[in-house]
Amino acid sequence: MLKYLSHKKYSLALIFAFCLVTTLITIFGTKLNGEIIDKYIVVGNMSGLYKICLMLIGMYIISTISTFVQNRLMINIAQNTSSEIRKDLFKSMQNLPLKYFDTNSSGDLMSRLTNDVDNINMTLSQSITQLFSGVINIVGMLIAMLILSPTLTIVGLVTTPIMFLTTKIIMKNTQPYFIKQQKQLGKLNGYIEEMVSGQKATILFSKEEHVKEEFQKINTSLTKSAVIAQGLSGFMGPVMNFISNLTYLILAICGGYFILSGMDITVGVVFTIILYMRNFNRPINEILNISNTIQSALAGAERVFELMDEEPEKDNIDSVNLENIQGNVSLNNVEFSYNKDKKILKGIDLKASQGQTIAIVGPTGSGKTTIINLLNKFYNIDSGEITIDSQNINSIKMNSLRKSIAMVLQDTYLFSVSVRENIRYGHLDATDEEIEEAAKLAHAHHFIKQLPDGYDTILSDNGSNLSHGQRQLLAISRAILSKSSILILDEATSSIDTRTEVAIQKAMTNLMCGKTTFIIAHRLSTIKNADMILAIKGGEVIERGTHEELLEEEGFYANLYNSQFRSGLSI
Ligand SMILES: Nc1ncnc2c1ncn2[C@@H]1O[C@H](COP(=O)(O)OP(=O)(O)OP(=O)(O)O)[C@@H](O)[C@H]1O
Repeated sequence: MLKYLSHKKYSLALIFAFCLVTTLITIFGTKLNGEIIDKYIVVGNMSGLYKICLMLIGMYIISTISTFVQNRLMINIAQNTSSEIRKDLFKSMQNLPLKYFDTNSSGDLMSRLTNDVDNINMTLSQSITQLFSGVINIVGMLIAMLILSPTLTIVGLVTTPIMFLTTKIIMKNTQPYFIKQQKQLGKLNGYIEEMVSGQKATILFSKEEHVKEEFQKINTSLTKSAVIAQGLSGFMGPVMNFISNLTYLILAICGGYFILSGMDITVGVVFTIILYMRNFNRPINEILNISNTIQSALAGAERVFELMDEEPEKDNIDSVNLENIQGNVSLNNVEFSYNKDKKILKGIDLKASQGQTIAIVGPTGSGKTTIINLLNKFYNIDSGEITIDSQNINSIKMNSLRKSIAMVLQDTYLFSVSVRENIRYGHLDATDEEIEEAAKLAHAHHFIKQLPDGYDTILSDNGSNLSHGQRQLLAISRAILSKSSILILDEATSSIDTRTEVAIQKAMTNLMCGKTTFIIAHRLSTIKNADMILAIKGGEVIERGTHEELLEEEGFYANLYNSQFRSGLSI
């Protein structure tokens, strides 16, 4: 936080200077208030009284302007700082390895970016000026009181340690609840995010009541910790007020006693000391009060910086950019596990030469998608080696590696921008002509033209205003545009009507032309022509060969093929 604030050191110095002006005016103004009694009201000097009142009005106007400027500067600092934190946080999020998203809910991440940063912002804008002016006021008032009457000052300070002690006790008890409150808020956001994206499933399985109950559980838990945290901290204000009022009473009683017992103290001095004491206690109360806000912000800041400190996905120092990739891919004895306790891939060997088509088949959960994830270096392998054009992928820059691989997944992600911009995701520098050319090759041009605004039609969230097949054709257009030399097709032709499937098949043929292609398909008809088929089971290659070779083997693949043939599935 200090690093962020250090960028604003000149503005902070200016705020400090304005705080000083306001405080000096308060000290001097308070002194004048006391003098009004002793030198003007008691003596009956009315013309002097008018003059001094005018002077006070002038001072109060300057003080108001100075406070306004302080606040204005502080708002700028707070807004800019939180904007910088948001920027850095978003940047860190973009560089996080995929593994992080596997284990953290997206709602919680969003909560860190919004609620937690907002909390920091609010605290900065409210607390820093208060802290500055508070400290200056406390020191200033103390000096002014000591000069005016050391005896009364000591009397007034008797209650100060009680204030600190009470605050310490309250703070110690509230802090855990503030941390819990921020955590629960993140959890609630995570749940909302998950339920909004899974709304269809909720309705389909009539789980609305269950979802409401679950939500209410987290909501109640959040409310509980918030009520305790804020309830305890709300206790602080009245307690502090009580102690302050007690102080004024003690001062009035002792002051009166000192005057009556003939000490060199006037009514004006007692009055001024009480005013000074108010201005001394007020900032102490404020600082102690904002310590709650600061606590809540610190709890948020901890979550923000925890995310920022996450190890980003980094290129190795010696990694290079791959130019003109041919697309020769090989996996040598690759072992991999997502979690240490469960090996997912066991000694996978695979060789794909430029332009070849490799099909991967296997039962669900056998590790097909995992192999694809490793080619993209979404995860690091435990042992073995993956090479592209004989270069270990660990020594290829991530950007360069991923640019050379295009993917058409069953679940295509589309952004809520125009169709054109969605296709452009494949190659950001592509011209409009190149985009249309790619869409034509992908057999998507025809349906795009029929959309209300053609290529400029804005898609709703994740392309929900398009059919599944249309979304896939857009994904193929993207992949064609990317001009990558390696292609990954993940079950790309399932759950689509026959006409769309024919269009998609044609688009795929165009897409695959000259590229090294990896296909994961459950429908074996799509891979009959593959140069090599790998059958995977339990993370191991159990069979490999062409369609004909594997049928002859009469093993796992032949069984799978024949069972699909018998059930009439897409053969
Ligand atoms: N992010 C992850 N974290 C931990 N385990 C995972 C993760 N992704 C997949 N797994 C596990 O790895 C194994 C292989 O999963 P994978 O997705 O590669 O299977 P698949 O062969 O592609 O299955 P399907 O045909 O159903 O898509 C499964 O047991 C799965 O539970």
